[in-house]
Amino acid sequence: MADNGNGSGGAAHGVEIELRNLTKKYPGQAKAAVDDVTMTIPAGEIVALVGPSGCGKTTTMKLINRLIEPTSGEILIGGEDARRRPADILRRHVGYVIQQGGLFPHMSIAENVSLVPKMLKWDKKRTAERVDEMLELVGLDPANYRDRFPRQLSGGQQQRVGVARALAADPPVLLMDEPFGAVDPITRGRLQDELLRLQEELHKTIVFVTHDFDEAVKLGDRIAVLSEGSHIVQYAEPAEILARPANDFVRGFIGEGGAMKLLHVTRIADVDLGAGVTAKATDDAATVHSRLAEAEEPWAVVLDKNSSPVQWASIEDLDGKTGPVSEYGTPITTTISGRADLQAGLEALLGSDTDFVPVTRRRQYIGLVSLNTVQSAIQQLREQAKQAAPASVGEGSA
Ligand SMILES: Nc1ncnc2c1ncn2[C@@H]1O[C@H](COP(=O)(O)OP(=O)(O)OP(=O)(O)O)[C@@H](O)[C@H]1O
Repeated sequence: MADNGNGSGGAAHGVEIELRNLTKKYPGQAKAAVDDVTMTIPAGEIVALVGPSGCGKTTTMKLINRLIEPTSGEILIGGEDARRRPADILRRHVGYVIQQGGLFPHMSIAENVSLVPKMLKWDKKRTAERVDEMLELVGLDPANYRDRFPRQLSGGQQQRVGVARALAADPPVLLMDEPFGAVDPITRGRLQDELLRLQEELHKTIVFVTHDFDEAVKLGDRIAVLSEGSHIVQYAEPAEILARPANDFVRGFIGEGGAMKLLHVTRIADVDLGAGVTAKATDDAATVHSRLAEAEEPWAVVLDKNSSPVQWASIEDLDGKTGPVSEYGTPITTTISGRADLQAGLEALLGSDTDFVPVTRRRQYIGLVSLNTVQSAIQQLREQAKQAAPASVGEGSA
């Protein structure tokens, strides 16, 4: 397992987590809270666990963290048996964030963030530097916040401190149990964006429990939909679950507007875009006209010398004309980045007075998006999901 001392250089990247036939039966309970669960959480990914209240999500997290011991089964973290590691070493490798940050109210922010470093007996200077570094990482000015107490912070700020605390010892694994459940929707959206930004930098393995399917879609590289006993009903990438829910139980979680959510998880650059007819600004109008006629296309996209789309030139406008095509073009007012999702593409189309919107990558033209593009992309996603379906269901524990 990666064992990076303080993480002040490169942060420790995530490691794989493997649950093998994991079972937890609480004393006096007839049913197991976690019942023979087998799943692999790939290194460096965010896996969202969603499922109804009481289905065993928190118990699963506490098992990974060894806050509770399994009745049977194994947990491997970075290929090593978690049970064979002393609890304090494990704690250093697994950060834990709970609702409202789970901060100790009588401790200052700095004391809260330094809990694990202190447990690991870091010296004062290193600990203080790490606290400031972590507060900065989560967007809180250390000078302003380190000596405050949790009650003097907003819910969202407390949540950030919770993340800072979990990351203090640079663990490869982060467990987040409904961390954003108690904040308002706007703050929640912001915290989600920040987590994604952090993850781009840190590449931790993150297990994220949520009740909110939309949150799971936004954050999860994969989603595990769980039923009672933490049984895995479906475990797949968000697009696959949305395109092809395994059964009505999963459909119930997706809720209304599954197709719209599907648009949300698909990047425009990843679908088949129309190529369109393109022309250089200096191309001759008559030549472009004949290319349009041959391709049976009504419009050409005129590109500048950097290959950025700048004008539309219609077949009618070019009829009988000569000279540079740019003299007959009308400015392109709407373009969209290939990094945007299909929903943004659809919105751009609806707001545009053309039936096509040029798509760019680093400002350069890569194709056209149209209503047809969106429709066939959805069809294609459905087809792909159909082919991949058998692999998406829980590994032997569904
Ligand atoms: N300490 C305990 N002793 C006995 N039973 C428990 C204990 N903790 C949890 N349970 C039971 O185990 C089951 C799973 O609980 P768990 O908290 O893991 O569910 P959850 O999916 O996290 O629920 P929620 O979404 O409501 O937080 C529930 O039936 C719960 O009542």
